[in-house]
Amino acid sequence: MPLATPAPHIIVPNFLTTEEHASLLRWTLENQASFVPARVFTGIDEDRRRALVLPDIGPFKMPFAAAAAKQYRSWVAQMGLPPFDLAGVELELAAHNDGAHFHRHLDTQTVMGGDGSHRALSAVYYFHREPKRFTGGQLRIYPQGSHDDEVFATVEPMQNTLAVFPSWAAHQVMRVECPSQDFADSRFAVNCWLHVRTRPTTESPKQ
Ligand SMILES: O=C(O)CCC(=O)C(=O)O
Ligand SMILES: [Fe+2]
Repeated sequence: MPLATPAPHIIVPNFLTTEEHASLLRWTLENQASFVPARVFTGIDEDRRRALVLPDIGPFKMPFAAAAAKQYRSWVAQMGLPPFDLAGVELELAAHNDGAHFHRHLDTQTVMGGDGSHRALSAVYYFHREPKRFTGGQLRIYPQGSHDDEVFATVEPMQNTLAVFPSWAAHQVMRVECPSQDFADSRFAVNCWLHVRTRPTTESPKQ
């Protein structure tokens, strides 16, 4: 039997301009007080996921949603995945500080849209303050349908890069070490989930 290979994924370097990146970092640090503990489908469970999140990314919503809408067809093609029509973009800002991690999961499992759409692509934008004061926090992407932990691709959370993969791919965030425990030294990420429509937007006329 051929060895399983990790699910398709791509890395987009220099995703934001220097100015956009700097203003996102500044805005993130100014909004520290609004971050809340991350939840999984069962609620807060630090064995599965430990991170702080900010569900409303304020002034950055539009730039991220617009860039994703503009570029996603090319990402899909590069990964060799079937094309789809974008129904919307879900966004979240996450901060991983000392001890933070996210257990192996699928993004389709975490939330199914109640609006007739569901997550098709996951795109994670990494950023942090310089000098970098955390280690770890790699993203591991596993092969489709595999349950072992032996075969995976490793994505380093590199400054100003975007990692893109299908939301059905099993993945995991390795534990972060951040000795200062200072929020500003966290591994920051904007999670973008691109939704595909699963039912028509208009209801069929009632009989
Ligand atoms: O931060 C990452 O690398 C991935 C985060 C993730 O998997 C998620 O929030 O669903
Ligand atoms: Fe995820």
